[in-house]
Amino acid sequence: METAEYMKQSSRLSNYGRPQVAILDFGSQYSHLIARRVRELHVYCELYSCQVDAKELEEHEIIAIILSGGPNSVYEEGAPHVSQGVWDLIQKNSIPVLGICYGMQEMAHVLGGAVVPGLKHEYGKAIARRSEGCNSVLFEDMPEEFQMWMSHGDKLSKVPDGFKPVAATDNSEYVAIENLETKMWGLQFHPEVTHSPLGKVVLKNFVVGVAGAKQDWVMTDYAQEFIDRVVQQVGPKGHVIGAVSGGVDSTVAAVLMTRAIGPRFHAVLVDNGCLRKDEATKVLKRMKEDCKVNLKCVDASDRFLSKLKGVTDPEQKRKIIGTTFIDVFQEEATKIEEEVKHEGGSCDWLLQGTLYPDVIESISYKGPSATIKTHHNVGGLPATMKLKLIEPLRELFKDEVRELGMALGIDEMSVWRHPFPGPGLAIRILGEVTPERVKMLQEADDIVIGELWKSGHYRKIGQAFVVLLPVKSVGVMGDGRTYEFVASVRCVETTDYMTADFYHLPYEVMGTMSSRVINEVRGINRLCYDISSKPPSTIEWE
Ligand SMILES: Nc1ncnc2c1ncn2[C@@H]1O[C@H](COP(=O)(O)OP(=O)(O)OP(=O)(O)O)[C@@H](O)[C@H]1O
Ligand SMILES: O=c1[nH]c(=O)c2[nH+]cn([C@@H]3O[C@H](COP(=O)(O)O)[C@@H](O)[C@H]3O)c2[nH]1
Ligand SMILES: NC(=O)CC[C@H](N)C(=O)O
Ligand SMILES: [Mg+2]
Repeated sequence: METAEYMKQSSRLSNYGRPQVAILDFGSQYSHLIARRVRELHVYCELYSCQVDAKELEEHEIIAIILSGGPNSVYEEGAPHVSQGVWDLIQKNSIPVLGICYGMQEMAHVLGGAVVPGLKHEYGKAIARRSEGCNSVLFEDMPEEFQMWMSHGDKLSKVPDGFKPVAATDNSEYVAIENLETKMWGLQFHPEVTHSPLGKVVLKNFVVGVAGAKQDWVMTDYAQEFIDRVVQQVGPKGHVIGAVSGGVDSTVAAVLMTRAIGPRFHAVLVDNGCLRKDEATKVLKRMKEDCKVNLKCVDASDRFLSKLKGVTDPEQKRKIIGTTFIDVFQEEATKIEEEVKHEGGSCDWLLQGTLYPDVIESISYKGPSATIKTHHNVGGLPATMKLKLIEPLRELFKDEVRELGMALGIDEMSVWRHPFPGPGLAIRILGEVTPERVKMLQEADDIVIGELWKSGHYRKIGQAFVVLLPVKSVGVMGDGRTYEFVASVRCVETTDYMTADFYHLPYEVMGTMSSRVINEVRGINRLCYDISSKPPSTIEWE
């Protein structure tokens, strides 16, 4: 599905009547972090494409705008720019603006300053010095010198009229600029990253100090706003089908939906033949007993596995799985419709537990960022899909969803489960997916996860799994030669799944895993441990 179509289809949680900070995304890797930092201040904010229409912004009470960084250079042909309509809106409503890196360069470019390629690129830590006698509101409660994190190659060579520099580094004269009259500020550094220790203070000074935001937004507001809105959106006779895997995201989404429309919500777990060992049975039980969600399991394993036959390309696997998932949901929705037709009911909506990282990595969402892999529930959706999407968590990160899950009183087992991707073991079996390989991987995965629980490491790890490689190696068992598959264990530490490092699992635990997998799983005779971080690798292998 094309980005524009997905955006039209997917209904996100949008605040109604609540003042908000709008972040216009130029495709920086850190745009989401700006959003998080603002939410951590208990201020509501939303991300928009940098090319958002003024009309869309006008539907909300925008109290401040932040322009993110981005990979382009403002002076290049084809570089993204804020529309004239938005600049007019800013002027008309006197909205305070903060430009960060590319965002500041964009302000300078448009408002009569100049941006040029710098002779020296600055990546990493830098010491910013406030200009002499500077008492900029942005730097209130800040020392004269402070460490900030930089990532840029271009720089301002001239500030626009009406602006004055308020901080510099040894390399850049214009590291922070200010125009009090038009309420505009620009920063060459990134206050949103943790390597800018006082960045939070700068953002607070802008959002609370300058824009006057009230710090009264909390995560549970998300829940109530969603419930109120969805009741209206779906109407009194509408039914919703839910894609529910039992993972934390879809569990939280399903609990919200159940609270909103009760029995008109129909949760469906699809067994795609690539689930973990006994997964479907365990999830059905947990959802019914602990979460009070009415869940049905549809066994479509033969259908998925036959479509995956002979397919080895990771992106193709993801797309096949995405499309087949939707076919199944579409068929189930038709069945529901048949049942509720007599009372004037219909089933036009599909609930998914999509998160922000699924979206950002799949398609160029709010800004011009690169596609890393097609998440089955976003870029893998077919263009012919008739169901409209409801995705309450689309603006959130995993740790925020967990916070929301805890606030909703969902049990700890569901909230702290490691994520399991929708395409499941299909993207952990490199090369062709066959029923025999699925079985082999299910057994190995069960042993490894079991050992992590036993040794007390499960909760300290962000995600753990086994990957089956399409490579065979020679071994010796008993007195005979074996020639069997190689598998690799992957355990990562991460909070938001956007970056990750390999987990330092003690050798003894690795040793137990290795001897159990090799002895107990027929077909695997070698086990490795993956020591890559993300970036430059990703968490899943495909
Ligand atoms: N087997 C499945 N049956 C039904 N829906 C699924 C299945 N697998 C994934 N989905 C849908 O795809 C969405 C994205 O999957 P994803 O794995 O990212 O989230 P999750 O399963 O809810 O949580 P987690 O990331 O913790 O596993 C889910 O929220 C759910 O809506
Ligand atoms: O539901 C999902 N559908 C997908 O297509 C998909 N691909 C990756 N993931 C999960 O996303 C997180 C980041 O994974 P990567 O570092 O491999 O991109 C990790 O938690 C992955 O398990 C997916 N989840
Ligand atoms: N991080 C950024 O926003 C970089 C902006 C621009 N591409 C530069 O190199 O200066
Ligand atoms: Mg999952």
